[in-house]
Amino acid sequence: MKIGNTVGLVGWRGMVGSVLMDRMQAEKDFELIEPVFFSTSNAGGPAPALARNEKTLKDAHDIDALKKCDIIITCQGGDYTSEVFPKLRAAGWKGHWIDAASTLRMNDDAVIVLDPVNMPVIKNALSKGGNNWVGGNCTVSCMLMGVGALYKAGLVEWMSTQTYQAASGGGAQHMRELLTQYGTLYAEVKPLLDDPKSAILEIDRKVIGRQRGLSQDETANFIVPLGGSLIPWIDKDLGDGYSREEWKGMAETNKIMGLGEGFGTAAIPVDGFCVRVGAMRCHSQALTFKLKKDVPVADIEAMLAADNEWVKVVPNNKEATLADLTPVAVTGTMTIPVGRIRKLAMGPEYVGAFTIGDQLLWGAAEPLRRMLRILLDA
Ligand SMILES: NC(=O)C1=CN([C@@H]2O[C@H](COP(=O)(O)OP(=O)(O)OC[C@H]3O[C@@H](n4cnc5c(N)ncnc54)[C@H](OP(=O)(O)O)[C@@H]3O)[C@@H](O)[C@H]2O)C=CC1
Ligand SMILES: N[C@@H](CC(=O)OP(=O)(O)O)C(=O)O
Repeated sequence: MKIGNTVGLVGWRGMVGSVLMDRMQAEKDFELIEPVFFSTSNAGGPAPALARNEKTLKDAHDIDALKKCDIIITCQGGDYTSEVFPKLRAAGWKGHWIDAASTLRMNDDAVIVLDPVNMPVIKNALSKGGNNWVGGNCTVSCMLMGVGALYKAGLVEWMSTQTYQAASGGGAQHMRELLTQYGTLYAEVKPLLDDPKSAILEIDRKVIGRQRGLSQDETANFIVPLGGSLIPWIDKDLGDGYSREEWKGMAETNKIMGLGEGFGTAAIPVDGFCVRVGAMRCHSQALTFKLKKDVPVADIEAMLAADNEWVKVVPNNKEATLADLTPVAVTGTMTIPVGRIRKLAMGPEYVGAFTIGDQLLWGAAEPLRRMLRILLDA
């Protein structure tokens, strides 16, 4: 039976939601749906200009109003999902729930959606009546958009990933805090920078003094300074030496690929460290693969390049790397560059690569709107 096109939109004015709205407009998704805009803070207020027939914001906690939707897309966050989703299902709602938050991701009845990588997993769940669709962790989604081909080909024995994650992963306030910290540090040494004869170690001493002296207000979001520094811990402390972000690497990669216990197969080990750096909205990753056999670099490059229309293999030289393999080059684009591809000194099965993705696009909004299209086309 065709799925209806009344689509509830929750969290549309947040950072992820705004990127989603932009992409939905760019891809003309609104021409295919009857949107109903919800709010947790302004029910009864005017819906955005994108609204068609329903011009008033509905209360995002009103289960009866939500129940009228065939599909709900939420970028409102995990607390909202935890509160509303169980009530909605308990009230008998059978519609499709598409969610950016991690809350439901590892539930048996939820699929982590990244269709260029796992369309068979999505189609299989859809054919069995699946109706819970959750976007993956941004780092994992961007990584698999780049190198998913190696997993699809069954070539990966294990993978180690070292991440360089942008401030945006924490949310809008984190991005603001990073920039404010940079500004504060600059202001601290501007007179010295303006004087070409000033001593660099004096500048350095003043910067570290200011960083260490940042107030609680100035580090409210990251807890410690990020501007001019880095933080090798993202998300919760699981108490076993892992950060939750690191745990997601293996758990989500395998679930997306349809591998591991839940699918009756052995999971592929994925492990490494997740690090917050002072980038704005692109997550970068240095990857080490142990492949199951020796595959020539040219074959690996060809396999990656042919996998999907967004991946772009960057030649492993300095000029191409500086031009195409930086967060600044990638921000705001759908391109997923994969570069620095070469064999490693450990042996012919060991391959290194470096990949980058805009964590608000492929890392958050894009898999959700593509899932909406899959449902509308079903
Ligand atoms: N940040 C990220 O990189 C990623 C986030 N996610 C998920 O998406 C969720 C939402 O993240 P994110 O978009 O960063 O959250 P935001 O804080 O930007 O937005 C969440 C909600 O906050 C409310 N809000 C309050 N004040 C404002 C304001 N000044 N401007 C805009 N919205 C405001 C809005 O709800 P209302 O309109 O109802 O008032 C909005 O929908 C996360 O909790 C997470 O679960 C997933 C992947 C990546
Ligand atoms: N944890 C990610 C952002 C995020 O929202 O991840 P998740 O969707 O897995 O909670 C980061 O900080 O970069």
